This record gives sequence, C-alpha cells and structure tokens, in this order.
Amino acid sequence: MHLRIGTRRSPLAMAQTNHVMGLIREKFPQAEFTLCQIATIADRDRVSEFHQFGMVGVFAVEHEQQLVKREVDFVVHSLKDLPTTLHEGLVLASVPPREDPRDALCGATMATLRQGARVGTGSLRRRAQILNLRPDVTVVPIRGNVGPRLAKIGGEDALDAVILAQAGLRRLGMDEASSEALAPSLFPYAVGQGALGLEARAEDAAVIEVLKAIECPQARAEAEAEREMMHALGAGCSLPVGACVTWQDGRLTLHAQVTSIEGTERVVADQSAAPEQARELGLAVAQILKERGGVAILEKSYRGHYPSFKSL
Ligand SMILES: NCc1[nH]cc(CCC(=O)O)c1CC(=O)O
Repeated sequence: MHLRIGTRRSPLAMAQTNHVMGLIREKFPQAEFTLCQIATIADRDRVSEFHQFGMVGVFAVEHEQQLVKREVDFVVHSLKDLPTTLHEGLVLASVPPREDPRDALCGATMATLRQGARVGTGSLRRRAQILNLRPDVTVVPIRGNVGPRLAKIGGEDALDAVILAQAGLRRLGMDEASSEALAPSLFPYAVGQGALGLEARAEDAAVIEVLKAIECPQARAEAEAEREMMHALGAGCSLPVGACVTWQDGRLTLHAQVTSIEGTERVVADQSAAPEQARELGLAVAQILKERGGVAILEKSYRGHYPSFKSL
C-alpha cells in the first residue's frame, strides 16, 4: 500500500505528519508514504490570525486542491485550521487520538504575569479571553511558527508572555516552554485544538478504511460536537469562540464561551449528550449561545473592529 500525503512544511506540520505515519505503520507495517509538501498562502504571506478573519480556512484551501487534483491521497491538518465546510467530494475521514487541547501561557503563569504585562498572540479568541481575565494586559499581535513566536518573549516587542497550544509544543518536544496550561473552564480552547483531521476524497474507500483504523472514537465525537457548534455560529477558527469538552459515564459535555473582542462581555453555555448525538449537542450549544446573545456580541464587536464587517 502506497499513500501520498499532503502536508505543510512548518516544523509542527511535519511533526504531525510523522506522527500520523507512525500510527498508520502500527496498523499497516507494509505501508509506504510519499510526502507532498506545499507552502500554503498562509505560510507565504505570513498572515497573522487576526488577518485571517474573513479568510477562514486559509491553511486548508491549497491542500484541498491537492486532493481534488488527485495529487495526494490524504492531507494531515491541525483540526482547528480545517474549515467546518469542506470542499465538495472531500470528507473528514479520521480523527486520531487528541493531544492536550489546552492553551499554554509561556513566559509567565497567570499568577506571575505582571500588571500591565505585554502578551503576544495572533488569535482573536486568545486575545479576547486573556483581556476578559486580565483587563490590565496589552495584547500584541504576533505571527509565524511556534519557535519564532516563543523567541519573541523578552525580545524587541518586550513581550512578557505568549499564548500557544500545549499540543503544538508537545508535538515539537518543547513542553518545557509552557509555564502554565490554562484551565479550560476559565480559558476554553479553540474548536478542534489538539486534534488532527485527516481529509480524503469521499470516493476513496480504500484510503478511508486505512485512515479509519487510526481514528479515536472519543476524539471524533468531540470534533463533531465542537465543529457543529462552530458551524452553526458561522464562526471560523480564529473567532473568539472557545470550547471545552468533558466526559462522564460515557456522556459528552460541551462547554462553550463567546467573548467580545475587547474581553468585556462573555456568554457561556453547556449541554451533555451521548457521543452518538455529538452533532445535535453542538447545535444545541450554539442555539443556547445565540439565545444568550453570543452572536450579537460578536457582531457588535466586529463592527467596532472591522468597519466593513457586515454580518457573521
Ligand atoms: N493556528 C496555528 C496552529 N494550528 C495548530 C496549532 C497547534 C496544534 C493544535 O492546536 O493542534 C497552531 C499553533 C498554536 O496555536 O499554538
């Protein structure tokens, strides 16, 4: 069996792709792989996540073209960068076991972060959530890969800390860079954070069968619930919507939070369901967030931030 994999070139993307190849080899020792690396628009233009507002899925578009043109058999995505609507004919074939989904504060802990600290992040969600918890901090937009972002602590921008994903640090073997894994009850993570999404052509039954063999049913249920909620809110990966999932007695609970861009307002919701009802769970949580004014605070804050913004 020979599989062609589409992957980005960044160290994190390569670590994730290597990880997936290892998982497949455990089940199919005879598997052979060819890597088809691309630099996506996102890599080339170094757009910060702030600027990705309105460009949902900037990481995924060119990969989907690789699949559609049959240049590759599947693509390894960070699930949080994969839009909730896939290109026609493509499917989320598999969600392997999820890595730690929490955000990491690097350079300081919440307790040691000084008054008026400068915190680097390019994510609107992280910005909104840190301002909600710590209105005294200044958020500095940063961009680039994990290593260069970490290197900005104490650098020319005089950053006290940066916020990154625990999962990315772990996959890069850089766990020690995390000063504190932020409690998801206070600082919910991005939809899909820490999970990988393997995208393939819907018609490729043989490829899908291989990818399904490394799926984690719990991670799949979490992904379905979180992504359905995001889809129902009409929000992309970089919008200030946070999630947190917990399991008890085989039931899945989805907690979600919408935070206004300046961090002044916050709406939360949570619901539980059996994992077979993960999508319905996501829809129900989105509905509650809407009823509680979650969409309204997003629209209001976007109009202040992006004058051309029309509606979510
Ligand atoms: N948007 C970039 C991105 N996409 C996935 C990860 C980390 C790995 C993951 O969340 O699975 C990161 C870096 C970060 O947020 O620190």
